[in-house]
Amino acid sequence: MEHRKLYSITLVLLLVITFVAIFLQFFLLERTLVLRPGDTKYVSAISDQSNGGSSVARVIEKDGKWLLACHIIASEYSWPFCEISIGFFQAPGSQKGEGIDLSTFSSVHVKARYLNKGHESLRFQLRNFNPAYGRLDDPGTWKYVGIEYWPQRSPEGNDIPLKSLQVATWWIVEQKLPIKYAVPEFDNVMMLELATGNNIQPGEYLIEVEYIQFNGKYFTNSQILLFLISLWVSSAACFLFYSLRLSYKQLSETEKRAEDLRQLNQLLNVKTKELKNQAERDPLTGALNRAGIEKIFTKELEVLSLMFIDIDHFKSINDNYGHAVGDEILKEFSKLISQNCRFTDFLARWGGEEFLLVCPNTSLSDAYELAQALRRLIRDHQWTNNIRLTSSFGVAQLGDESPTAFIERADKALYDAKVRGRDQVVLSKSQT
Ligand SMILES: Nc1nc2c(ncn2[C@@H]2O[C@H](COP(=O)(O)OP(=O)(O)OP(=O)(O)O)[C@@H](O)[C@H]2O)c(=O)[nH]1
Repeated sequence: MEHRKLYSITLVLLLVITFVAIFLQFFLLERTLVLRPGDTKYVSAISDQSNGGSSVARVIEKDGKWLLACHIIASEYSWPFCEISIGFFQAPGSQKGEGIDLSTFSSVHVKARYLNKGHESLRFQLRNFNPAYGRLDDPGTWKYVGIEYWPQRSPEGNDIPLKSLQVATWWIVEQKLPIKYAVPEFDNVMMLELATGNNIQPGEYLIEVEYIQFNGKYFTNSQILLFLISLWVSSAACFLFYSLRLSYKQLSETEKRAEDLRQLNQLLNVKTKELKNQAERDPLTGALNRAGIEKIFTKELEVLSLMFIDIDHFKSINDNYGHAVGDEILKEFSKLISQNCRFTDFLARWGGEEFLLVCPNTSLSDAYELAQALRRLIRDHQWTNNIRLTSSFGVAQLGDESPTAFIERADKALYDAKVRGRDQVVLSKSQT
């Protein structure tokens, strides 16, 4: 898929997920936990007798409500109380110190009241167990997180925000806990307690509890935020990684294409050279052709000699041995001369069995010596089919003349060599 398209789709998807998550969190993912007679087990009545007091508490279910009958009796224990307790840790599967997680709830609605009194307070408290400082077998070490309130003021029940609950100071003092543990915790609530208030006076009390309802979300706002941040960050990381990989791939492809072009260019250069070479060379012998040799004369050379070389009676070789043998002789002839002159000399096939050897920086006498040497070499060479071969030379040195006139002069000398009986070197009179 195209990079930009993928980017756009990912962005749209992320935005959709973000909006959906926020919408669900604030409008739909509501969660409640209702504790009421009939549905809720492990309900019991507790009094200060467990702490050495004398008060008596008893709980019964009546008309779909809990009724806590409480007789507060003054005793040596300074803080007499009765309470209705709902245990979460007794539930099947919760035997290992596991209570319930109420941390995603934001408030609790408590519908409870005194039936026979009008001005007494109630204490709502949650008991959270944390193995970092508490002991499972000692409920006294389970954190007291609660609030005291006056139920009569709201006949329809009281909404208590969980953030208004506080850890009991006396409990922190008793446990001698580090400050970091002095904050409310609701992630492992072992018990819920609804108890008489701190200043309860001796007497008979009847407390009615209709229901206790926790309200909240399936997820906390922080969890949703963390989820969304993780989603965006991981998507950005994936996209970055993908982009880098793509760039690397494109770079490799570009480099490969550049390398291909370089090689193609090299090949073209070679081919161009080959073609240029072919244009300036005779295909049979490999010697320069006329176009190739003409370039030599464009260079500024002070001393330049040349010799016209012509195989004697070449026609008879063709006639006697055939054209193919004639070709072989021409190739061999060209090779023999090339191998026995200087590498700075230029050999050209002027036409037919006629060759031109251009010798830069060579005096007429040196050119003459060379011509004689080549003539003898040709005469003494072992040619194919034991053919006897001789050649004639016309040698000239460049004077104050045009290249055409210079070549014509050498040609004339060659003509003279032929006329004089062949197999010889004739010098052209110098042109000054
Ligand atoms: N095999 C072959 N023969 C060629 C080629 N080019 C020219 N010839 C032949 O070379 C011969 C040249 O003959 P002439 O010009 O009469 O000269 P010649 O026989 O060498 O006699 P002189 O030069 O007077 O000694 C002709 O028969 C051409 O056909 C070639 O490329 N291959």
